[in-house]
Amino acid sequence: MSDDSLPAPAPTRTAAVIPAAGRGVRLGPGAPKALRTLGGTPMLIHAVRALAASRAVSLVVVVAPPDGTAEVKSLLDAHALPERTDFLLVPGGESRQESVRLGLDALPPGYDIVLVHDAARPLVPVDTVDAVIEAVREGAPAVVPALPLADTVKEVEPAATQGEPEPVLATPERARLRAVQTPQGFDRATLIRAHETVTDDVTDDAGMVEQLGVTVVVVPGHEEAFKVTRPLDLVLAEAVLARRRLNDGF
Ligand SMILES: Nc1ccn([C@@H]2O[C@H](COP(=O)(O)OP(=O)(O)OP(=O)(O)O)[C@@H](O)[C@H]2O)c(=O)n1
Ligand SMILES: C[C@](O)(CO)[C@H](O)COP(=O)(O)O
Repeated sequence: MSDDSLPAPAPTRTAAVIPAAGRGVRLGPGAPKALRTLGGTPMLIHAVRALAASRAVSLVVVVAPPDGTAEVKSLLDAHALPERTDFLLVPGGESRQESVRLGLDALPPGYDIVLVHDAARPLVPVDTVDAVIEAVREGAPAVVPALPLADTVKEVEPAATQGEPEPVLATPERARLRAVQTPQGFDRATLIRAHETVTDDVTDDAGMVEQLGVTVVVVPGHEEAFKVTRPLDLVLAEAVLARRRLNDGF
């Protein structure tokens, strides 16, 4: 039988799960972090637009704060989003890991590649999203975008009381360290197996896949894919957004 007579392989379809159900304790009091605004628009909407900007992403599953699903639905309805992308909304859980699992449970069949992206990384460029998808398409079961570290890192013996001096145990070789970002990309079956297998609470999906003994690979991340975690991150995010708007002329 010639190759021409074989049925064409089914096209790979990519879905993105966006966990957005965290409170944002480190950011300080206020609305759930994903609903706080950046340049007047909720962080979650920025994150959804960033993922949907990839032409490869055909479904976005938003995992909302359990007491905020109605509000998130109104936000998704009220903001312009690409028409070629489908959206699903599910209530989240107590931990990031549980929220991701609830998002995975809602995934319909037919999506072989799954991205997991923090709503708290609203400014990730589409090129980073596409680079992660491309690496999974090329055969890596788990892909993380990451950056080299700017600072020297020390391993310490954590102090029993906050503020006490901490003895340094080691100085890891910085050239071998990377700071991990999202979206992380997975072969769907591998990610589901990780969530079914790993029982300890891990905030990093790639770390769960590592526990299966599956190789995770790193592709270059982007400085603007940083996570809004503490108040200063919000100041930086506003500045990055303002610069983008200036460059785009609106
Ligand atoms: N129960 C949870 C906890 C976190 N997340 C999501 O996981 C992402 C990364 O988490 P992080 O930045 O640590 O957010 P929070 O847990 O909200 O932050 P904090 O630890 O400061 O409360 C965020 O988009 C957050 O909304 C989630 O969906 N469900
Ligand atoms: C998944 C993650 O964004 C990778 O950097 C991170 O692990 C999220 O949670 P954390 O609580 O800030 O570690």
